[in-house]
Amino acid sequence: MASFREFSRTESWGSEAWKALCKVRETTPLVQCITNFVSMDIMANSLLAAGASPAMVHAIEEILEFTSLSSALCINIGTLSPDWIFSMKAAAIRANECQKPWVLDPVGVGATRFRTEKCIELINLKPCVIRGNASEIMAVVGASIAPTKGVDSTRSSTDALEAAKELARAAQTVVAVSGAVDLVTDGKRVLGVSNGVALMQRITATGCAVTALIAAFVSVNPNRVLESTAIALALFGLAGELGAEKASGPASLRMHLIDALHMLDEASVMNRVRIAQL
Ligand SMILES: Nc1ncnc2c1ncn2[C@@H]1O[C@H](COP(=O)(O)OP(=O)(O)OP(=O)(O)O)[C@@H](O)[C@H]1O
Ligand SMILES: Cc1ncsc1CCO
Ligand SMILES: [Mg+2]
Repeated sequence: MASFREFSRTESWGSEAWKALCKVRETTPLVQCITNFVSMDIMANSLLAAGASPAMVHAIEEILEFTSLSSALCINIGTLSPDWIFSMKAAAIRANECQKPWVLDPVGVGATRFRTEKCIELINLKPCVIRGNASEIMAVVGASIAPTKGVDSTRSSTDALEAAKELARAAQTVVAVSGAVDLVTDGKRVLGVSNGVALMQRITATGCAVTALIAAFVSVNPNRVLESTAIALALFGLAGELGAEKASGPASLRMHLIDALHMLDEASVMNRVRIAQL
């Protein structure tokens, strides 16, 4: 893998990230989330803290109207059940018809046949971004030699880079693998994001929350899907770093991370966003 030489040259990424955050704050994109029961609270609060507007809407009767109104859609299969699949697919199709970006979080894919099958069916509906942990991304492409045990990763993001590229090319989408260094690829280019703290893995659904932020950031810059995905990961990671300065464990980190996301200012974004083209 290429070196992380550009991590020190943060200026242009910092300024693009700050502009993107200002755009989210100014335009408050409405992000429809069809997500798991565990993540609903942290996802909605993370979207609000970043300046977006969350709505957890999943009844099939509401999809046609609501997805048309939304700026972006986030679909997460964490607590999958057969009746929700209809809503997920209908919303994905509606988002495509309305040219709204939709992103997929393949939580726990590979753990059971049902989950894997439904996840592949959703990928066939063309999400513009798929964000998962390393085990999940490897399971999607069937490349896993250490199958997904549950919702947490057993692999590092760098283990999953080749799988991520393969998936990005096959599904013609952007794939993000979260981890110590988040990797974002469209199958050709690879961006690395080195913001974040390891303790974020000890708070449930931080990955789910950042996937929803990706939806918000892509919606305000739809022609820069790869870059917007990296920026959302960097800002969430930076909020984790700032929050960790005040936290004493996972529960207080959750609170301080959300506060830090709300308080992000130009100086910290300009100086501390760490994105590099690898
Ligand atoms: N070792 C690490 N160091 C720094 N940041 C990390 C590390 N591991 C994960 N993160 C960050 O934590 C967040 C969640 O990533 P993670 O890979 O844990 O997602 P996930 O497994 O899908 O989580 P969940 O399913 O609980 O939502 C991301 O913003 C990621 O960048
Ligand atoms: C713990 C858990 N179980 C299903 S979804 C979820 C949230 C983290 O992915
Ligand atoms: Mg996850």
